[in-house]
Amino acid sequence: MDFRFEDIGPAEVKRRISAVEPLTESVRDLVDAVIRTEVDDTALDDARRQIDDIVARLRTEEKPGGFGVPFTRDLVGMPWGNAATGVRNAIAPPLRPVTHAGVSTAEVTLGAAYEGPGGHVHGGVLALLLDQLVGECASSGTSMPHFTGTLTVRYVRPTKLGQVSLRAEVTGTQDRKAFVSGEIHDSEGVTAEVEAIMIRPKEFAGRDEVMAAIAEATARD
Ligand SMILES: CCCCCCCCCCCCCC(=O)SCCNC(=O)CCNC(=O)[C@H](O)C(C)(C)COP(=O)(O)OP(=O)(O)OC[C@H]1O[C@@H](n2cnc3c(N)ncnc32)[C@H](O)[C@@H]1OP(=O)(O)O
Repeated sequence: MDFRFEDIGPAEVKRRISAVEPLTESVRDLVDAVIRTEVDDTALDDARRQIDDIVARLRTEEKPGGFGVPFTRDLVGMPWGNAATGVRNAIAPPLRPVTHAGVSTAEVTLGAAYEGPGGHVHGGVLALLLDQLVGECASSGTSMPHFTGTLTVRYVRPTKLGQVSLRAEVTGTQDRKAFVSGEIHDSEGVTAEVEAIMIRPKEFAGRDEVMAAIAEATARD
């Protein structure tokens, strides 16, 4: 697992997010524009050349592999490459879950980049978002990371592209397992339901063990 510590405080976390997030948002807009544009072939080729120049500039300094999940010493995670939530990831819609009293919720707009059946959201995208939300719900409730053991999605009816709401709730726990139920709504009601078994890995017995596992991974880097 690519965990590590970074010795930074909340102000530096905020500065780094505000430096990169506008770029991520522009790239997300670019993805949408490439899908929907009707400009001619010359304009497409010109756009490609300009984008290739920007990519080459960004790659002059880059990390190997993925972004990983750095943690501050206060155990604030920075999963900025995450496929559902990452502030550096233009593929992420992005989902911004909020957890309160054991219930996680999120509102997100799914545009042209998330299409499966015409005009509707891809089922894999819905599963991705539900997976993230049930993970956050199980992990935030216990302040311990939980991984997905089993995720069962029932697609009730097609989900229209546009704004959707998600909700998840822990319905029970047993040793290292948390059972989580959730759903997605579009403007006309529930479109998908999820049942998940989330599991706290055995090496994470408590906060001290999480700190020790991250410290060990940091030392290995
Ligand atoms: C720092 C705090 C905040 C952090 C916030 C972070 C937010 C994170 C948000 C992330 C969101 C993104 C989320 C993601 O994308 S998570 C990424 C997708 N998931 C994975 O990659 C998980 C891969 N699998 C594993 O790592 C292991 O198999 C796990 C850890 C799951 C279990 O391996 P472990 O060695 O621990 O298991 P055990 O053999 O001791 O069994 C223990 C119990 O569990 C039961 N069982 C076992 N497997 C399954 C299964 N597949 N379904 C149902 N039940 C299962 C088993 O019967 C037993 O029950 P019982 O017999 O005792 O009753």
